[in-house]
Amino acid sequence: MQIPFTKMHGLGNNYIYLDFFQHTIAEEKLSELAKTISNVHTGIGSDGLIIIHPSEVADVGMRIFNKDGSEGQSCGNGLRCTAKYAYEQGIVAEKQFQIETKANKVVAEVQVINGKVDHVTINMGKPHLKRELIPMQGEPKTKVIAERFEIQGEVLELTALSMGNPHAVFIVEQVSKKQVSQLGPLVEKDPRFPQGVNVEFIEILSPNEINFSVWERGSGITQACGTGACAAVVAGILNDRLERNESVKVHLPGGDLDITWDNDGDVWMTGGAELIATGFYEAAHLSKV
Ligand SMILES: N[C@@H](CCC[C@H](N)C(=O)O)C(=O)O
Repeated sequence: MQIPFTKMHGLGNNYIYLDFFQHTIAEEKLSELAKTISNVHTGIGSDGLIIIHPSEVADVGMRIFNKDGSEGQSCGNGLRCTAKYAYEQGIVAEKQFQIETKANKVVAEVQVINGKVDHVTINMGKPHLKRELIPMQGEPKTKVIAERFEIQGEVLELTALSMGNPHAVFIVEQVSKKQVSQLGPLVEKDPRFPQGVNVEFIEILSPNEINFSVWERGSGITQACGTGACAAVVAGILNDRLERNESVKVHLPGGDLDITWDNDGDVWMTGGAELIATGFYEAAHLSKV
């Protein structure tokens, strides 16, 4: 069987997208498919798999599977690409529409240039700050802001929150690749986070600008993480280092995002979405995992 796919990226955070409006795959195959298709040597190569599907509660639905086959609850870069796909394929007719994820329902608005979606703005909803909602071990109703976090002899300051998916944000003097690759996998699997965690290191450049690097739960180092950028800005504001209700420029390895945490509590994300390729994946590979 051949599976039609589209590969897209948001700031280098690249996924294989399957359009379930056209062609569906059995539920029990999805995790395995995510692993096989993401493999850079024997698959197409990607940070994971995203399913665009009909929704009963929104105009379109999106599910995200990481490279290791685990399912995440949301994906900021995936949402912008899903919005681009849904608009350009005529799944939606309006420029503003709703997308359902496992975490919540968000509102997307596409900016179109010459018939193609260039930028997408998404109201990502409200962050969850209580420990029980991240989830993270400890007193369930408390928040995790600038908390001492010791790992492998290193003492860091942790701010943790959920953007529908869990994030551990560390504000550091200088973001270093070594720190991300060494501490990222340890924090991701730390038992204090019972469902694992996405790990972000950020450097504050000004009240409206940060540098950002990420180790993603289930996928490792990626060029960008949209929910991570939202979490990073919320964390910076909670630590009184960034401005609330103003746009913060986030420099990610793959490019820039503009993030605002407004006074109503909603987090807004604006950034690009790009088509890479379309084609057919040979499903015979599935049995060779
Ligand atoms: N790259 C994404 C997040 C994908 C899911 C994440 N790894 C998780 O398991 O929560 C983004 O752009 O937000």
